[in-house]
Amino acid sequence: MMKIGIVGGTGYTGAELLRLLATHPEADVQVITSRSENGKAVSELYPGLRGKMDIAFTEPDDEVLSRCDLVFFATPNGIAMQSVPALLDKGVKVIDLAADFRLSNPADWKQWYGVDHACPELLDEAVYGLPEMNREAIRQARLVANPGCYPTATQLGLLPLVRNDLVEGHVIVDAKSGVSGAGRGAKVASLMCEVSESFKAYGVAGHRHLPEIRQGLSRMSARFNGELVFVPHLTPMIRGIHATTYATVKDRSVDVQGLFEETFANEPFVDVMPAGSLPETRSVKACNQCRIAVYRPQGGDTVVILSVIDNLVKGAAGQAIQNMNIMFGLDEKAGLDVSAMMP
Ligand SMILES: NC(=O)C1=CN([C@@H]2O[C@H](COP(=O)(O)OP(=O)(O)OC[C@H]3O[C@@H](n4cnc5c(N)ncnc54)[C@H](OP(=O)(O)O)[C@@H]3O)[C@@H](O)[C@H]2O)C=CC1
Ligand SMILES: CC(=O)N[C@@H](CCC(=O)OP(=O)(O)O)C(=O)O
Repeated sequence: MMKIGIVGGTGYTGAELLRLLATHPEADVQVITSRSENGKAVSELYPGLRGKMDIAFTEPDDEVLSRCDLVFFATPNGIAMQSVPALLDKGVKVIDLAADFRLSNPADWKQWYGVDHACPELLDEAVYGLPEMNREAIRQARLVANPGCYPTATQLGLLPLVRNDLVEGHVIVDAKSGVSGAGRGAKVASLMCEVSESFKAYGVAGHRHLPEIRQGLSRMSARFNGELVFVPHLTPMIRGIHATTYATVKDRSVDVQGLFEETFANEPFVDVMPAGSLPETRSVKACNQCRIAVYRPQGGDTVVILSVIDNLVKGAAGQAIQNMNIMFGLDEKAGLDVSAMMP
């Protein structure tokens, strides 16, 4: 069994890691940290895990964490980078669910996250944890930067077109997220009275996922140089992301449905739906799937891609476990072979 540590066990992504790891055949969660719930049994905070997770929250302590094989950071941005160099030195592998190691240019990190990076020397080594793009590098990695939720849905939707240099001009991403995307620590802005029966855009002038998506697209193809417009929206639902992406194709004769099906044919967690489908966020609720439908309305040169994920699963904890499985040579689906909840 692998010894697992989780820093940040009281947030939504930490809770989701616990839920999924509780039934993972190879993972033994030995350390779970929380400063606010230090000493409390996990099963007391999460009765759903009674009988399945028999440990208590402890204060974060790098010395204790260094006895693990793998540590997940499910903490706010800027926390993991304080501990990662010491953990790597002790031979511990790390998956960071936050953004600390996602952008390879430290100047981009400073611009979008507002502080200097604590260990810029590790940015080149960190592997961006989108398995559909980087599976072989993840296999060799000791440090994986788990992608953001919007970037996961967006990049998977664009991968077949960008990798094949089929996109011309700018790309528009119109994305909507459930409220859990803001984390459990979010205050007034995510209260039911503030979000229910309402719908709004945010981050229109520039959201921190913009440079992450742009970096990902340029890695799919060095020739991609189109302008990227990314507008996130907050929707009154708990989980889920729905990204609607518009791109212009250079060649109208391309069979986009066939191209998407072929690209993801062997991917366990990407489902290209039959032509004419309308993927719903509830079709991925609590599971690690990304479901995609692709259209070329009226046979024109605009391709419309609809991609849905659960922000807490394929957008965070599920993808992190998928990366863990790859890093440790396990069955990629271990602990993740669950279907969506209905309704
Ligand atoms: N929510 C989502 O859909 C997604 C989130 N992410 C990223 O995952 C990370 C976690 O998100 P989420 O679970 O929503 O966040 P939450 O705000 O819900 O939880 C944060 C967790 O981190 C702990 N924490 C906070 N500050 C520190 C600190 N200084 N040292 C150690 N632990 C700390 C908190 O516990 P305590 O204060 O008790 O120690 C808590 O358990 C974030 O970086 C987020 O951006 C990524 C993709 C999607
Ligand atoms: C609805 C909502 O607020 N979503 C979050 C993004 C989710 C997330 O946590 O992404 P990172 O891991 O990159 O921080 C936001 O827009 O800030």
